[in-house]
Amino acid sequence: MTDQSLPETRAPEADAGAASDTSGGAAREGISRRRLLGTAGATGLVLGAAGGAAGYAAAPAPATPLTSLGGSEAMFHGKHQPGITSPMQAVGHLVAFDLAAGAGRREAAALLRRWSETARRLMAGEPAGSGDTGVAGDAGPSSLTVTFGFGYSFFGRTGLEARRPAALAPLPDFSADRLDASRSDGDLWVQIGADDALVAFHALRAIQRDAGKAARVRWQMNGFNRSPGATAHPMTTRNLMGQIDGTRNPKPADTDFATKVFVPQDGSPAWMAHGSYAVVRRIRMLLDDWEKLSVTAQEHVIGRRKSDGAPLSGGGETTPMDLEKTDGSGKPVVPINAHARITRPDQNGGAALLRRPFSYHDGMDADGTPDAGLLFVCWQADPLRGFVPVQRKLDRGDALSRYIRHESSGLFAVPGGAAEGEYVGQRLLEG
Ligand SMILES: C=CC1=C(C)c2cc3[nH]c(cc4nc(cc5[nH]c(cc1n2)c(C)c5CCC(=O)O)C(CCC(=O)O)=C4C)c(C)c3C=C
Ligand SMILES: [Fe+2]
Repeated sequence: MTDQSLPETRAPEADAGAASDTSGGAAREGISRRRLLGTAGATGLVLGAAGGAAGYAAAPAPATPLTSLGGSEAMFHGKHQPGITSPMQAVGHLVAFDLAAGAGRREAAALLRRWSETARRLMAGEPAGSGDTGVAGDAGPSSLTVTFGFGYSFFGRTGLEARRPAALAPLPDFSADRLDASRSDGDLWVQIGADDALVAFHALRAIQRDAGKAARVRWQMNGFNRSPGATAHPMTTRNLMGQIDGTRNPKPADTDFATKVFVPQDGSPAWMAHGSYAVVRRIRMLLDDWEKLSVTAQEHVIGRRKSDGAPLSGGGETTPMDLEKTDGSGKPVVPINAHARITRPDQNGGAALLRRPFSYHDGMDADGTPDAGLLFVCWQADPLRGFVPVQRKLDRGDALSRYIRHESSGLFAVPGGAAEGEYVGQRLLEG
């Protein structure tokens, strides 16, 4: 397999010289520029569309006119699957499937082959195939990514227990968990992200239709992020509590980024080389309680300023947090149980993870409380060196825990990217 970690950027002639992408990360993340489809295509509008909701996985890119959104294309083939280091998109669908009764390894292999071909086509802005619904007919690829993962139960269903990664062992129970089993886990997991809602829905529907009789939807969650170009300048996105969220994510340019996020080439099991593990948690925000707090109180819960995300010890968003700094009475200015203090790798034996969430809002409960929060998705080379130690710490005494509730959970092995002509998971299913 050739190293496809640096896919060629597709820059149409009309865009040459116009793409003022200062991120330097677009090609690295597998994002290319693509001529806009339809009437907007010829005017050189495709400028830095990879900016996405900057602040999580990608370096900021220049602010872009919304009209360029459709032209941005992420690469399906590559060393890693798309949707991990790709810039966060405006719309997301997370879906878990269970294999149907009687479906085993053969049916699963055929399904992954179908899904991979559909994902490849749609990410390139092509129709899904002969039965295309036409929903995204006039849109460009809009940074669509489709990412596939395997849950613990998949291996039992397909007789592949011997190949189940040790890292996929069920997550431990946490005392604050209030998990709904029907919205947790699953044999297969698909993450869809796009900067256009119709493009994302179109992909979701194609993936559901491809499942045919082989698998059925176990649960589905729909999320969103800020749309690229919505702010005057690229900035880290905000969550539904209003906080700037994503500042201290590992950056692809960090020397140890790959070690933290991806299974190494010679990692175990071999079929997971260049893959990653996704922890998915539906975390409800108790917004009625949160919004009653003063801004100062909210800032003490997190340990950072609400306006600009700067640490309470001073400076700007990216200024290192001074954990030792005290106020006049000798109290730490960043409270001991502040969320951004206790989640730091240096407070957790080096544990690190790449957060790439979507916000969600599923309406109101009967009692009038909003069902809204974070579809927390984090990526790591090993959950025991990422999510688990950090969540253990949070479970013991995070100031934020009074204002959130973990309602569902999943852990998925996401294999490396498919080479040209391969499908995702082929090395597991045919190796
Ligand atoms: C187990 C891991 C984590 C969960 C669950 C989690 C939930 C959660 N976080 C916020 C808001 C913020 N988190 C911030 C930082 C931060 N959070 C985690 C981990 C989990 N968060 C880490 C590893 C970090 C970075 C720590 C560091 O390296 O310094 C911040 C501060 C800004 C930032 O760095 O992103 C905010 C804000 C919410 C609302 C939430 C659940 C709903
Ligand atoms: Fe956090």
